[in-house]
Amino acid sequence: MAELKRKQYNKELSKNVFENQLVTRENSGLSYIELRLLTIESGGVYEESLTDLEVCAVVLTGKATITEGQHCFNNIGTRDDVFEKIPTDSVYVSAGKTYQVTTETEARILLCYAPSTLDLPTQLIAAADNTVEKRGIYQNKRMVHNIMDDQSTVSDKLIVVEVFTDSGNWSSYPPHKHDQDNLPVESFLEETYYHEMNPRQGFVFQRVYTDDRSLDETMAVENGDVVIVPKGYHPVSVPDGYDGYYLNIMAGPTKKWKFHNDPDHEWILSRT
Ligand SMILES: O=C(O)C[C@@H](O)[C@H](O)C(=O)CO
Repeated sequence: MAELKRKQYNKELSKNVFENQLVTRENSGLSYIELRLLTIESGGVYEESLTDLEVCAVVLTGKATITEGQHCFNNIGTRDDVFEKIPTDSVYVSAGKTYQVTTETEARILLCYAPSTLDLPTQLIAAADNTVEKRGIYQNKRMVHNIMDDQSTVSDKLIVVEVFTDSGNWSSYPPHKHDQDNLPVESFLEETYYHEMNPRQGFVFQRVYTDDRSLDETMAVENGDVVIVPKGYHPVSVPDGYDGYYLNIMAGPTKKWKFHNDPDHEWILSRT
């Protein structure tokens, strides 16, 4: 199995356009998800012709202009740091189209991809369209920004959410999985985590494991790391003194998030 944890790097793709992460079907063994993290400095232009992938371009920080055909979303993006904990703007472009991203100041863009054959409208997913959820009690509290949840009609296969986990809390917890294509009981969705920490030097732990423990990896995850979850349970714990952020991409044969909690730990949910 390919390495589940990926460190960020800085590779210049073209003038003022830098790639910091790249997960492809070829380099990950995944079938339904790809991602690319870009830092685009002032004046940089990133252009991509999509073949069999749909994309959701999330303006993580800074401001960017995203253009596809007649559509131009000018100077979008809402925050200088993800830890401002406010939703941001994103743009959806379906497979087969060509789009450009340009910036006037530095911006970081996470490109979230899934294979698709549908021709769907290019759309802005404005920050104000994100639904914000507070989940959990005790040390299991987290806040979720749904950019595109499984009810979204914008995408074909893509689900994209941001999760903020405050210092000393756990998220994606109690551990759950979604690796069986067996609806309505459970859905099969691959998942990726793009992580950041505040302050930057922090780390969180993420475990990815299956019932039979044929997969059981516990990773110390640092700022900018990506964790790939091809299957299994995937809880995250955030140490005291640091806040955690991650962006999840999920995709599979059916756009439905129907998860199954680890029965050993499900009791966590019945506390009052
Ligand atoms: O802790 C949460 O509620 C977020 C997770 O559910 C995360 O989005 C995930 O693991 C999805 O499968």
